[in-house]
Amino acid sequence: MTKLMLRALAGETLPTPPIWMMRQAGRYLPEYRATRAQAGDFLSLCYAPDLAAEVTLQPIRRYGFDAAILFADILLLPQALGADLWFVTGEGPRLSTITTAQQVAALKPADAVHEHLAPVYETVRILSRELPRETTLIGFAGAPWTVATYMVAGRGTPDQGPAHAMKAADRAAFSALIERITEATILYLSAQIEAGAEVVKLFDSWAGSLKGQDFDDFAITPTRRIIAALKERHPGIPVIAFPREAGERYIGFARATGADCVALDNSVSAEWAASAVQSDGCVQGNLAPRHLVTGGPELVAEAQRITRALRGGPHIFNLGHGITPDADPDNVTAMIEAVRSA
Ligand SMILES: Cc1c2[nH]c(c1CCC(=O)O)Cc1[nH]c(c(CCC(=O)O)c1C)Cc1[nH]c(c(CCC(=O)O)c1C)Cc1[nH]c(c(C)c1CCC(=O)O)C2
Repeated sequence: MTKLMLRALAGETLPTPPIWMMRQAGRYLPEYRATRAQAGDFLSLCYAPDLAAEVTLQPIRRYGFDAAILFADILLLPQALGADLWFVTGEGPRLSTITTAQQVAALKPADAVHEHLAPVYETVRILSRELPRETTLIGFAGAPWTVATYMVAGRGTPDQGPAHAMKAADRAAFSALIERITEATILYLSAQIEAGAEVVKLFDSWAGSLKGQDFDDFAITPTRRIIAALKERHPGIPVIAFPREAGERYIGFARATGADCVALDNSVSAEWAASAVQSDGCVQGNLAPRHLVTGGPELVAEAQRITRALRGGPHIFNLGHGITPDADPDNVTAMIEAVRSA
């Protein structure tokens, strides 16, 4: 029997949607915090295949989600391209910055990333052996625009100002950076698929700050190129695209990029998406993560409203963004029960 997650991605309308959560392996789980302490720090955890596989499996054991997402980070790819990367506790990622054409040219070639990322492929191989047979394994990467925003600024930024500034100052150099990330992402995701990933997801967390032609050039075009290359190499591999906060630009995004599923953030309503986005195929989403902190009847009502709104077409139940460290693990159980009894 085909896995529930793969059936939804193939466009099937199901009585109960498959369920998983962005950042389901994370700090809200005591068992994650214990394994992370064992690894020493976050990056060491990402590069220790047995421990990364262990934290990927933890939410599957606890909740029986329909999908497991590889434990890694979108910023491992810039590191593989030669950027320095470290995490500052309580603040987030830091990278060496890239702002000039010369610095873009000095990055490693795309095909050099495999050596650095080999432990990630090993995590995928372990998972494809150890996951329950009904659980789908998702591989992932950042979409080029979002990865570029971190590489240019050297950190997360509220408005992606440094990337916009480089794009305005030297569009050719910025495009070359996007190009290098695009090529490397094709190779990275392709290797994840060869190691056993059954679906891949592209996280474009900052797509919402691209407007007009920039959205076409830097959100749609690189995503379309990556998807076309992956489908040529691995016919039938399903791809989920997450152009977070794309708003009206969610309309037609699947058709424009070739994505099999579009992940919705929680700034759009499920009712709107049912007619505007789901008419093109599978959608994923979109409970606001704060409900897993606050819980109670509002959590149940929201989870059921979303499930019912998207019941008329292919749907994967998920959050609109990652679960936060202050979430209560018991609220996740309540969410799953609410979706399955909607
Ligand atoms: C922008 C981005 C990053 N990483 C990611 C994105 C795109 C999605 C999004 O918008 O959140 C994607 C990501 N990061 C992580 C995963 C693993 C799989 C999963 O979803 O469970 C995935 C898919 C682990 C992680 N990545 C990170 C953690 C927390 C690290 C820790 O344990 O201290 C985890 C579990 C760290 C991280 N990694 C990143 C930031 C900005 C931070 C710091 C913020 C934070 O601490 O939450 C970059």
